[in-house]
Amino acid sequence: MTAGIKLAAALSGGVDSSVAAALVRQQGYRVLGITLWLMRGKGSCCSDGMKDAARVCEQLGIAHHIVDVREQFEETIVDFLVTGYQQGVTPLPCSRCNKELKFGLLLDYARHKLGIDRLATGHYARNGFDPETDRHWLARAVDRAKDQSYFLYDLSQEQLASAVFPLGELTKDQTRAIAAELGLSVAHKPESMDLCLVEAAGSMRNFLDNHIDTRRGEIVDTAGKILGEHDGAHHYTVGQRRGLGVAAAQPLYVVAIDAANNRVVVGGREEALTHECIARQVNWVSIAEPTAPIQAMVQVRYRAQPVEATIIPLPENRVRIVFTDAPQFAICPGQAAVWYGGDRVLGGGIIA
Ligand SMILES: Nc1ncnc2c1ncn2[C@@H]1O[C@H](COP(=O)(O)OP(=O)(O)OP(=O)(O)O)[C@@H](O)[C@H]1O
Repeated sequence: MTAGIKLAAALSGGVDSSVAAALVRQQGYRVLGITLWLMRGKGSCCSDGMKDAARVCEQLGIAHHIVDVREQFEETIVDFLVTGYQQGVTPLPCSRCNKELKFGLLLDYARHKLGIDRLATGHYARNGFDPETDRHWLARAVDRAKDQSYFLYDLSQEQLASAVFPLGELTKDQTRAIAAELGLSVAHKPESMDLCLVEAAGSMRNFLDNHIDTRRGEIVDTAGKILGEHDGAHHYTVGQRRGLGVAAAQPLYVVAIDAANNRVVVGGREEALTHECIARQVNWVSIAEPTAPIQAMVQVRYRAQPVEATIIPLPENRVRIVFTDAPQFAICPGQAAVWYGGDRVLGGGIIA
């Protein structure tokens, strides 16, 4: 089935994508490696990453291409992240990077420059085609601790049709064992712990401070009473408890960022609870947009526990999500809500 089919492997220089490339090669695809040059710096995806990726390609005996997308990364990811924080939301850059850069620019490059339209990545997720629904589906990886389906919810049907996820059935331990067995130079490379651009800057705070002028402002309660002063609203995220510097009888959490007034709004835990929210820019994945409400398990952050909800389709590509089991704590505008039926990603959107 796969013999002779040309495929590009997206290589970051990390162990996951290296093993993914090795596996598709074993499966009989004609593989070449592509690395996106995203930014300067020491992050695993940049200069070191490019060298490591080149070395792995040499070991696997496949060609390696580097595509310089630094400008597009700046426009599509860095500006998006900075603008989001300036507007008081917490954006989700990884999902955008998957859609616009990896399954966008990289896949376009493979298609138009190299005549290849399959793309393998080291994401932990599974996909396939269901003739009954006539749709490409996306599902959680077998290794729940590594599952990255949340970050892939925004892929179009066409992008999913091109995607190959060789690690979907493996655990991370099995991936490492394969890397060691094959003697890949990156077998013992440590895991990246954070967003690539945050690693490059040292911390999210440093990254944001490099791009956003710090303006002091007020910390207020939900009734508008001034409780203290903050050192830049972009340093705060909804749900945050530590580092508020406000003395109070009960624990206080950030419940909203009021960017227009440069205020951080804090409240008790119950004030950070939400019974429902709206998601916009919705992408339906494993099922077509339903005409009536559906029940699903929703995840409102990457590491959040999925919870029961009713998803009510609305006009203009939006849905209302009603949490049917219990209200949710610290729903963060800008993050994705992704709803599942069993292991399958039914759809997702950006929390408004
Ligand atoms: N700079 C890049 N160029 C090409 N592909 C990339 C790049 N960065 C990431 N990818 C692809 O996206 C996948 C997921 O990226 P992520 O940053 O989550 O990496 P990861 O899970 O740490 O994997 P790895 O161990 O391969 O770095 C990678 O496995 C790889 O296929």
